[in-house]
Amino acid sequence: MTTLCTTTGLGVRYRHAGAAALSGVCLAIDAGERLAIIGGSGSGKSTFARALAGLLPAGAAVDGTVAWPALGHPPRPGRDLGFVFQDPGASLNPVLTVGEQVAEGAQRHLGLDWKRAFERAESLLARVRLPEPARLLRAFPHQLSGGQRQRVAIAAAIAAKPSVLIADEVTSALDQAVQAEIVALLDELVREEAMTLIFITHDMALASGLADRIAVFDRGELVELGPARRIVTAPESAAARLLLAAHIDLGTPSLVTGGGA
Ligand SMILES: Nc1ncnc2c1ncn2[C@@H]1O[C@H](COP(=O)(O)OP(=O)(O)OP(=O)(O)O)[C@@H](O)[C@H]1O
Repeated sequence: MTTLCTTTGLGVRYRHAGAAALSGVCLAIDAGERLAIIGGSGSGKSTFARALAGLLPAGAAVDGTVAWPALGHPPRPGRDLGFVFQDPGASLNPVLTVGEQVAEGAQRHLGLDWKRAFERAESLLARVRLPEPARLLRAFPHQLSGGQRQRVAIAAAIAAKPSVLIADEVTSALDQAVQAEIVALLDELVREEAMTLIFITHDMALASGLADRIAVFDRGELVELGPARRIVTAPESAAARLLLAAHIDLGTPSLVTGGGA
């Protein structure tokens, strides 16, 4: 198994913040794996993802190291690494058409001319299972539902064929049926495009259905790491037990359905 990314003693402190948002995180991510980053609100999940991607805000102080041995250089956002956020309304530009936003990554990073980039955008919209992709190229984000906008954001994130996809709470703003569709889409895309998936969530059910391994964060620290099935059936940390109990309280369906482990 090739190591894609390694963090050693990774810590982050935001400017003007009291406590560190992240401290001492040592984690190796394998190329091609699906890793869920799970934890309660404020546990440092997004900070970890942003630190991996080199997308921390200016003024954040970083300790430790992030290395990408398989790439040999820091990942170029949009090219080596695609990022999808919780709120597609925020990640999509309201005044650009869907086609322009999806084509942009292909044009910029793959060196396609605009005609070819739009052809690629159309095929990507079909790829993320949006109906009538040719018509959709000319639509604006506000003309789409939340689930459709998230599909567009995923298409834009993978437009330049990145080898890593970071999905940060991508289903949190969607209702449960749409959540399941988006998870199924990510599952299919990472399998077929052989991408590494880093899936951030506070939902143990979503994590266990999709991931090979789960990393549990609590108050800025990595408190547990292991195969998804083991974490769900025999959690060792109090944080994992709490997240599991939250799931059981909600009475939602079976936790271990997919995942590789
Ligand atoms: N730009 C920022 N400036 C200052 N503090 C921040 C900033 N972003 C995050 N924090 C703080 O860092 C800590 C970790 O936040 P982070 O967003 O990484 O957690 P999270 O686990 O992703 O939470 P959530 O699930 O609520 O999104 C929190 O205490 C948060 O308030």
